[in-house]
Amino acid sequence: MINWSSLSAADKASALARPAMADSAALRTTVAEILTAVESRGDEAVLEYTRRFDSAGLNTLRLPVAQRDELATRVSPQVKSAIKTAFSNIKQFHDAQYPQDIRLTTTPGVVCEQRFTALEAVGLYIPGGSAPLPSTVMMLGVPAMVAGCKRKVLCTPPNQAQEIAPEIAFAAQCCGIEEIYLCGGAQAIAAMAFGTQSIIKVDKIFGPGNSFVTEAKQQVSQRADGAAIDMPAGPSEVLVLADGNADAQFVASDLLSQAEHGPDSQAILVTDSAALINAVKEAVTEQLTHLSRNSIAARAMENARYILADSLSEAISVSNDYAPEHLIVQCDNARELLPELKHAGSIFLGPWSPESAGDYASGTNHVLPTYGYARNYSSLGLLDFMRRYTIQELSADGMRNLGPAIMQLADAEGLDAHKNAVGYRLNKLQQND
Ligand SMILES: NC(=O)c1ccc[n+]([C@@H]2O[C@H](COP(=O)([O-])OP(=O)(O)OC[C@H]3O[C@@H](n4cnc5c(N)ncnc54)[C@H](O)[C@@H]3O)[C@@H](O)[C@H]2O)c1
Ligand SMILES: N[C@H](CO)Cc1c[nH]c[nH+]1
Ligand SMILES: [Zn+2]
Repeated sequence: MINWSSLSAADKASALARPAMADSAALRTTVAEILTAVESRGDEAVLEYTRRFDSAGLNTLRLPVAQRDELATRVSPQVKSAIKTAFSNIKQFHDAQYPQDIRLTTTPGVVCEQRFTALEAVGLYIPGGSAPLPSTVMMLGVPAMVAGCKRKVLCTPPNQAQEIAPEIAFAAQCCGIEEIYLCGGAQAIAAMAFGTQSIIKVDKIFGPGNSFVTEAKQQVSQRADGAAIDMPAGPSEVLVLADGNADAQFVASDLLSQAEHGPDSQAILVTDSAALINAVKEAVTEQLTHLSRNSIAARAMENARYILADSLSEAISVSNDYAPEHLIVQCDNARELLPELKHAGSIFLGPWSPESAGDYASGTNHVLPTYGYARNYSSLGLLDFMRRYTIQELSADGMRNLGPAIMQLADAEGLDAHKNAVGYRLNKLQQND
């Protein structure tokens, strides 16, 4: 248990530090080598890396639509029904985000417009190393579908049978994703960013992944001939903000549900109740024994923090400093605290809102900024799959009304050609008047 008010500023910073990233210099080099290989040798390099890391016997990258559909038939009716429930909620929430165009007359005769258009080709990365994630297919596929993106390219690592999980195939079918490639890691990101013989380059790449995927996304986004990316994201994290009335079993299960993602996941409890911390620790120990991925979760819980604050407002400021990907608020008056909760990717209010709800089926998107980026990045939404652009149209009256101000400004900046572009028009209007 960490007694927050007794810590120095330096100790507070180290208590909230994220788990160390993999050796970043080595990681950068490994990923750069993979990107270069894919750029120069295309499919051949993608296949080579995929055979090495994921599926030894693979000899073709494309998963035909007929095979997607055959795999989808293997999903049980119960799981299909759950995927459909989640799909419907995620679609409703993203449909509601559809933006309104704007058309405004700023000065008589001067019309300004803002319009939205779907990105044409999007790359959807679905992690597959440690667990196949059909939920992530929906979190990326549904907004791409609602936005109206023409090409939806899905890349995911194949298993040893040179296939993907049937649940991923079914979720892809629900989202109308027909271009599926059997590759993962940095090689899949490179293929989508630069293009290969069989994978045509995309405009923007979305999705979570391990450190190789994340580093590859960063590198391709920094190149003019690469692709845009959704957001920088790292290992998953959760912070539970609780008061003394929180249910210790609920809190423990929320911490563990994030911990089971990977040994580098981070789980933090901040509360003003020492009794709750003790009860949660006991519940974590007990619940861990029943988890199928208990060794992964146990390793992540070695980095867990149990922070005791002097008051709820101190607890809130700890959460704001940390800027968690997920913030679960298990306090009596959870909703009333909202105005004070400044930085979080997604907020879960009250005892009946576990992170699992947002991870799978409530409708919100589970692709969220980690590593403190919740301070300056948003959770994934429909607008990330669109581009906004503006239009303007001046009538002759608009030119008469606004022209003199434009000429003054061009004069002030010493840009004669700009001034002339207005001056010639005003002269012509004067001749015609
Ligand atoms: N932030 C979010 O929204 C969110 C959502 C879901 C999952 N996640 C995270 O995504 C991650 C998924 O990771 P994963 O590993 O299970 O799957 P993954 O698909 O991201 O990575 C698997 C790939 O890693 C590559 N790889 C493995 N070892 C390598 C090596 N030594 N050198 C080069 N490449 C190598 C391989 O190409 C393999 O295909 C987890 O950390 C999870 O927490 C985050
Ligand atoms: N918690 C993950 C995002 O950090 C999303 C996820 C997928 N499946 C289960 N959970
Ligand atoms: Zn999760």
